[in-house]
Amino acid sequence: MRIEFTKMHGLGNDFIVLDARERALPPIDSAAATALADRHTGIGCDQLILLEPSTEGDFRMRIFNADGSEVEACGNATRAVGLLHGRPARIETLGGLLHASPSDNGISVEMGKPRFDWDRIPLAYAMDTHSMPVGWDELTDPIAVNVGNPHVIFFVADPYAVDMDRLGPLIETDPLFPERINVNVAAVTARDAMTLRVWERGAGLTRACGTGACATAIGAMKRGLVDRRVTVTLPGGPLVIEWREDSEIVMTGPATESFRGSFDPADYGMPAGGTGA
Ligand SMILES: N[C@H](CCC[C@H](N)C(=O)O)C(=O)O
Repeated sequence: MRIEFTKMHGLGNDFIVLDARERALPPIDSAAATALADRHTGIGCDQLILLEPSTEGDFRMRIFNADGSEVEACGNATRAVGLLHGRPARIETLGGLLHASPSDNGISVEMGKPRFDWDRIPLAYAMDTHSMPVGWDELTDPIAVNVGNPHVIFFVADPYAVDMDRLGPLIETDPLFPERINVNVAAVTARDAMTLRVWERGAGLTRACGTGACATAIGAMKRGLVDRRVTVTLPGGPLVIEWREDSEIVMTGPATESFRGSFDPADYGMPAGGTGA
């Protein structure tokens, strides 16, 4: 039995979407996710997205990073599955129930409310997450925000001058972050504009990170650097982030279906039959 997939991306953050809402799939585990994500042997993606039936919402979205880790949130993928659904959707995730809906500028997603307490990021010990007394070389004085998944944000003059290939993994795996961390380096260019690069937990440097854009925008708003609606421009393009008065984060941006295909699960170490994991 071959398994069908849809290749999608959000500003170049690319995904393989497997749809088990109507028909069970063989168990998807971290090994299968890693094999499918491998750009050398597989179809290649940053995250594997698995859609399943849900009792809480219209469907459940599970997110596996390229290293196989299953995580709580993925902003770009949430817009992608919102596009696939074609109408407003209530999406159950490990990070909470999200609402995605088509809008004039792509797909808008209510990403939930940010969390700032050290044990909600989480950090390994108590610390002021608003201005953290820690640093890695030129990256100092970060702010930490959880938007369903954990992010640390550094404000710098030029994000493209930062050696993310060296500092990204160093910070991602620092013992200060017991669940690891997504690493954001951003520059504020106006009261309503920022540029951002993200080293993603479990995926590395990506062309865009929706939750990174949300966390970075909120961090800048908390520090009074930008207004409550800001355009965050990543290497793959812009996202508009608004922090509503009710504390809900709203992210709006494009989502794209690239192509559809199928693969033989045996090629990826997956059993042929069985039900979803
Ligand atoms: N690497 C992230 C998950 C994917 C986030 C990113 N692709 C997005 O669009 O939000 C994590 O481990 O929390």
